[in-house]
Amino acid sequence: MRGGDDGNEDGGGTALLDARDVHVLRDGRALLRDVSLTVRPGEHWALLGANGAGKTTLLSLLGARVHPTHGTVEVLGRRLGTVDLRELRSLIGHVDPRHPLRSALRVRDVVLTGLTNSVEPQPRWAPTPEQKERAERLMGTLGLAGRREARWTTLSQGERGRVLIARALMPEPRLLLLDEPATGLDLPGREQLIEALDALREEHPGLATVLVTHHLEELPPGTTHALLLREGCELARGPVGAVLTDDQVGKCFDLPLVLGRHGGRWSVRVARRR
Ligand SMILES: Nc1ncnc2c1ncn2[C@@H]1O[C@H](COP(=O)(O)OP(=O)(O)OP(=O)(O)O)[C@@H](O)[C@H]1O
Repeated sequence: MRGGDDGNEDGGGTALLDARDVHVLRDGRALLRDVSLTVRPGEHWALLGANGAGKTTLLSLLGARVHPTHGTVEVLGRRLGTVDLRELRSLIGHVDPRHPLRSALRVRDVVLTGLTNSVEPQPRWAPTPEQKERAERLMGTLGLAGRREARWTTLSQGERGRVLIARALMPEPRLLLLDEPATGLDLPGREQLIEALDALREEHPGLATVLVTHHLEELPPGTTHALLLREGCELARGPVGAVLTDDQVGKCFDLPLVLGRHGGRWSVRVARRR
């Protein structure tokens, strides 16, 4: 599916992200080929594909971490290659599960480092009362109110993930990128994360998100659009109802699949061979 034919490109609202005909080549190999994606305020995209399909590579482009080899990427109206990537990055919430914090900071202080865009608190920097209040609100939305004084080193993986989402949201980004946020979570951890993401979407209706995952079960009910990647190419892109079909998701993972949807959540199983 190409730009303009998915019912998304000409919709209302200014695009927060606009990637067109993007290719990424590394060591002579195409990691992405001819991929396009437009994300508007209030849209919540799922980026799905098997291991090695190119999901993280695409998220790195959208997060202004790398340049495309061919094609164009506009983030918040600014084209990669013509502006300082660091400045652009500060406008995007990028939740990286490999956050390199090693010290025993308290949850509330980790959340506040989102404002200085640093791993550790900056010396001589102090938050304003409004910033502290925002941190409290976000911790509440993400189910961390009771853990605000807990130390980073003692947190469960699920708690860490939710702290990093609150941290990424501190500078009030219009765009939040999430790379496999449910990886390694147990069932309660995954469900808390999904609930928190949906609460976030309701509280911030203008926020757009792009979430990378292998698993349809991890998609929050508020997911509006999906892009399926296979071997660096896009298989389908558009509203979830049109994209998440047995046939298309089956091609994406190279398996005969049967999808289900209950209470807004997706399930998937391999179709029985006759
Ligand atoms: N810097 C690089 N140089 C060469 N190849 C790379 C580089 N980064 C990633 N790759 C390769 O590009 C392909 C796509 O990688 P990417 O991490 O984007 O996939 P993915 O869909 O996120 O995979 P996974 O689900 O396993 O995380 C993989 O085959 C990977 O080995």
